[in-house]
Amino acid sequence: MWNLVKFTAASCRRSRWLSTAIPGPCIVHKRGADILHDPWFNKDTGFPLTERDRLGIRGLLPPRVISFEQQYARFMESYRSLERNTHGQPDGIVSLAKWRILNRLHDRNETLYYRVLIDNIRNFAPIIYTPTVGLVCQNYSGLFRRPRGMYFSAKDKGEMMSMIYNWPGQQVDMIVLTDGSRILGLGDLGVQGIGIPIGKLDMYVAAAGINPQRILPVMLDIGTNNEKLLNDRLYLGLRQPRLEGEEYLSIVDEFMEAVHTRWPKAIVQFEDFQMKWAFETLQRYRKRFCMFNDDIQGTAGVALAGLLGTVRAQGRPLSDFVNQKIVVVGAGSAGLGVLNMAIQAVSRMAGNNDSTARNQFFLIDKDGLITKERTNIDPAAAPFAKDPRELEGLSEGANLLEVVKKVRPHVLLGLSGVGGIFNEEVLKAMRESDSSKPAIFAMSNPTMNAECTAADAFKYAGENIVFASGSPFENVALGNGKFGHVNQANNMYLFPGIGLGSLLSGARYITDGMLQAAAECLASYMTDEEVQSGILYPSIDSIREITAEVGAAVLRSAVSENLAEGHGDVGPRELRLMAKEETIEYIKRNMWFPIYSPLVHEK
Ligand SMILES: NC(=O)C1=CN([C@@H]2O[C@H](COP(=O)(O)OP(=O)(O)OC[C@H]3O[C@@H](n4cnc5c(N)ncnc54)[C@H](O)[C@@H]3O)[C@@H](O)[C@H]2O)C=CC1
Ligand SMILES: CC(=O)C(=O)O
Ligand SMILES: [Mg+2]
Repeated sequence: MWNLVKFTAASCRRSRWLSTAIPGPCIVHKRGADILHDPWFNKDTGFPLTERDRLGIRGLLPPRVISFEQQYARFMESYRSLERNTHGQPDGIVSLAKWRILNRLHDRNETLYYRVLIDNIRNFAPIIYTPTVGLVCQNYSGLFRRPRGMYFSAKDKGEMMSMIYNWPGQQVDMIVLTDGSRILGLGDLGVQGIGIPIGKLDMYVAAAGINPQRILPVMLDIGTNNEKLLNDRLYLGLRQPRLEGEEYLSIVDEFMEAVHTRWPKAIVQFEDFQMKWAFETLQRYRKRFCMFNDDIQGTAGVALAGLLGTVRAQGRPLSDFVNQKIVVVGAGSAGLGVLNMAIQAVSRMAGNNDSTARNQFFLIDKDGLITKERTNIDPAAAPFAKDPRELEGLSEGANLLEVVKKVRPHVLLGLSGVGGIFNEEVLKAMRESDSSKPAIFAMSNPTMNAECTAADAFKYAGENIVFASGSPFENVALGNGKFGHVNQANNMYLFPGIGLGSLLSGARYITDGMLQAAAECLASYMTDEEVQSGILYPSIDSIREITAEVGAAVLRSAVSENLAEGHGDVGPRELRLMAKEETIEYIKRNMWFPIYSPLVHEK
């Protein structure tokens, strides 16, 4: 857990006010109730008397001053009491109630909100991130109280350059952008998908220490093809079908130009775009702006780290990765991203070309095994299609069970969005795997879309497996006091570090080399003992630690590729001269940490 022991008050204060200090007797330019209504400055009952006097809020609060620690304890007590009072109610109701109490705090007092989030990340990540964020998006129109982030719609064409200046923050470092077309495994949720950029950016603050004043969640509302939403009177987005083709791209182009005109160094993370636009926009912008696609690139790195971990878990050298047979279920943006990166890793290790490296991978989509005989094959999936002449006993469209039985894979990895598709028969077939420790990755989100539950995986595939899921599950009791470890294979282990490392290096754009460095850093983070007991990823409690390391790896890679232009007072030359440990220290020093800071200068 990260607490004050790791951040001195002085360093916290520095980072807290870096962008906001205004010279003069008061640090903040607002006065009176405006301060109480600004969640960034608000301290609720925590304002000391001098600040109440000098900021014109004396009398606007009850007289007693409550310390930050007391406020923290009071919030946690309310949270626990909510847990007690909702005990036994349906999961969805409990989760939404928890989300509401956190969201109310977020709306009111950001310092306290981010502090409870950071200190309790294990308990709160499942509320502000997957799985509950999915439910929040599904119910967004009903839950909507106050706007957060920015909304650019197809109706705003021609206006975006001026709209971007409506954002009140002076500086924006990190943007998460979605068009709502593929929200987790829940499909097209239109404007309601804004919950995802908000949740991802909360993870940026918690894990990477990005200053919350410098984040911007963005929804590009280009319509929706979700009939239910189109017919819903209370739907808050454009009630029109999605724009396509050049019309669509011209909206995204306009947004990207507007953002980078106002904040040339802002990093844009594309999130939860349907596959065709995910690939197209990545191709279109990756050499022009500092951007990446989290579902394609972040997920790939996390999956690759997990795949390398499974090799180590079998007690085999990493070089044995080239011999592992891997079945990927789901040929969308995430599945194809994983395949691309894993195949590049095999090529590098084996010193052969990509086409030889592809031999050990099998790709399945909704129509079964993808082979070269597939008509209307998606061009993005085509390079991974199997040659039927090289398949014994399997043909085009073979179903998942047939493939698992025939291939006896070392790893079964799901990114299909289809809950329960790794059913009892499929999991039992994994008992015949050629691996001494087969791995099952049910990576789809949210929980109900996971390809299988953790309990089913250990029950049917055997206790000897390595298991990972995209959304969290409890460890599984196996009897005799033993537990099956549940890993969370989620891109949250990488995207914060990719964003932070890119930001602090001042990288011109984000290269494959930087992403590979991030994945390698995560892959080598765990010890052999941990990996051999089935623990492939660090505990979420240490997500700031791992993010600092990943960020440093990304930064150093940007430096080595001559892409680092520096950040703030730290120029490219200083970055180049930093040793590895110094880079990690530099990253940590720049992480924002929530603590109340004085709003007036001492007289
Ligand atoms: N754990 C993590 O970090 C991440 C998880 N995901 C999850 O992965 C899932 C897929 O995401 P995308 O690839 O972007 O979606 P997508 O919509 O681009 O792709 C889905 C793929 O699954 C295939 N599919 C559908 N039904 C199937 C079936 N019955 N059997 C086999 N394949 C089937 C489709 O043909 C398609 O190829 C989502 O649930 C998402 O939440 C995505 C990114 C990161
Ligand atoms: C985790 C994530 O990015 C997804 O499920 O789409
Ligand atoms: Mg995503």
